[in-house]
Formats: sequence, structure tokens, C-alpha cells
Amino acid sequence: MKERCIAIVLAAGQGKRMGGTVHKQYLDLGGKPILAHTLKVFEDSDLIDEVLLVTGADERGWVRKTIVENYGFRKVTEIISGGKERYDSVWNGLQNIDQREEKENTYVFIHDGARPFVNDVMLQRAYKEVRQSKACVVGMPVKDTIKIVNENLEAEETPERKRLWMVQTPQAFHASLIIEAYRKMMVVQHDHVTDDAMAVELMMQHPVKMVEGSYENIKITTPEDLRIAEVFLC
Ligand SMILES: Nc1ccn([C@@H]2O[C@H](COP(=O)(O)OP(=O)(O)OP(=O)(O)O)[C@@H](O)[C@H]2O)c(=O)n1
Ligand SMILES: C[C@](O)(CO)[C@H](O)COP(=O)(O)O
Repeated sequence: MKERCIAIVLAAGQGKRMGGTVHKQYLDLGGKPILAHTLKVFEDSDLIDEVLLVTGADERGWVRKTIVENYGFRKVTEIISGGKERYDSVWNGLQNIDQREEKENTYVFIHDGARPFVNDVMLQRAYKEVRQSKACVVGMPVKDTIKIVNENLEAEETPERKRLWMVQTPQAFHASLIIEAYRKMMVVQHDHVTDDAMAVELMMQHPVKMVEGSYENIKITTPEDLRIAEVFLC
């Protein structure tokens, strides 16, 4: 059976740290919504067969019209309702894949809709790695010294910097591995989970490899990120 690469693009967040009334993934960046920049990379990638787009339940119709149809994103096959937290939205996307026969030959690329500077080089690197090791995340070495602090903001520990990487998305997995990891994780305490690799690390005793992303592959989270994104666009 032919291999398939399915992207789950997450766009069901509320952008609380960004503030404002429009959810950040729909804000304008250089003349089009942030989410449209992100989806274009997946649409244009020869690697990606299909995109499952996860949005707010009440935004699905609007997103279909103004983003998917308007920009001609033909790889978007489903617009799925997201959940309260990021991991709920991922799980909703994964359950769609779980029902499919071709699951054993499928790789899943989970990506934040709010990271518009993903590119095909990263997708190709992640694909090469995930075919070998079944689980990988894109990231970059940290540039600053990182401190672990206590509740009084006193530095308690300084981890060795050369072992610290900032994790980005896409995060790529063999479909069965990530579905099983999430299935197990969703029935135990999981509210501290902030990325998909953690599900595999915690539930599957399976190593997750790091592959090189880019310092430009930022997640647009707070207002200053929008200004930085405008510079990256030039
Ligand atoms: N329940 C959620 C929460 C987040 N996301 C998506 O996951 C990505 C990364 O999340 P984050 O940057 O935290 O987005 P928000 O949750 O929107 O931001 P905030 O925490 O500031 O509200 C975003 O593309 C966001 O739309 C999602 O699909 N479903
Ligand atoms: C998955 C992620 O983008 C990796 O850096 C990040 O952990 C998402 O965190 P958020 O709190 O949902 O922004």
C-alpha cells in the first residue's frame, strides 16, 4: 500500500495571549490571514497528500469559505471541530485518521496553524527522519541561558545549554504510534502536556528525534510576534 502523509493543522485556539477580538490565526499578515500562509506551505508540498484542518466548531463554515475555498486549498479534505485545549484539538484530528484502513502506511505531521514560516525543507527533513525513527520534532538549539526557578523566582538550576532545544512544529509521527500515545494519554492526567512529542515520551517509551527547524519558524503568540513576522515576510 502506498505511503500517505497527512497534516493536522491546528487552528482552534482563542489567541488569549495575543488579545483582541479576532483569533490570531485569522489576523492579517502581509495581505492574507496567518492561517492561509501556513496552509499554502502544505498545499504546495509534494510530500503532503492531505490536510485535516482543526478549527473552532462555530468557525468551520466561515473558514471553509474565506480561507479554504477562497485560497483554493484543495488538499484540505476535512474541517474538524477542535477542543478546549491544544491536545483536545490534536486528538480530534487523530481520531479521524484512526478510522482509516491505510493507518499502517501513514505519517502524521502535526502543525500549529499559528506558525506560518514552516517550509518544505523542514517538512522534507521531518519526513526523512520519521520514516526511520517513527517520531520526530522540528526545533532549534536555544541561544540564551535557561534557568529553572522556584515559586519566589529564585534560580534553582541552570541546565547545560548545549542539551536544550526549543521545540517547534511540525511534529511528525507514524500514525499508529501517535494515535496509541494519545489514546493512552487522554485517559490519564495530561493537563501539563504542551506538545505532541510529550505524548510519545510519556506513554510509549519510544525516542523522539530532533530535526533542525529554523529560528524564523516562530509561533505567533503575543503582539510583538506579529511585528517580527512582518519583518520575516519582507
Ligand atoms: N484548543 C486549542 C488550542 C490551540 N490550538 C492551536 O494550537 C496552536 C498553538 O497554540 P497556541 O499558540 O497556544 O494558540 P492559542 O491557544 O490560540 O493561544 P493562547 O494560549 O494565547 O490562547 C495554534 O495554532 C492554535 O490555534 C488548537 O487548535 N486548539
Ligand atoms: C507545540 C508547541 O508549538 C511547541 O513549541 C507549543 O508547545 C505549543 O504550546 P502552546 O501553549 O499551545 O502555545
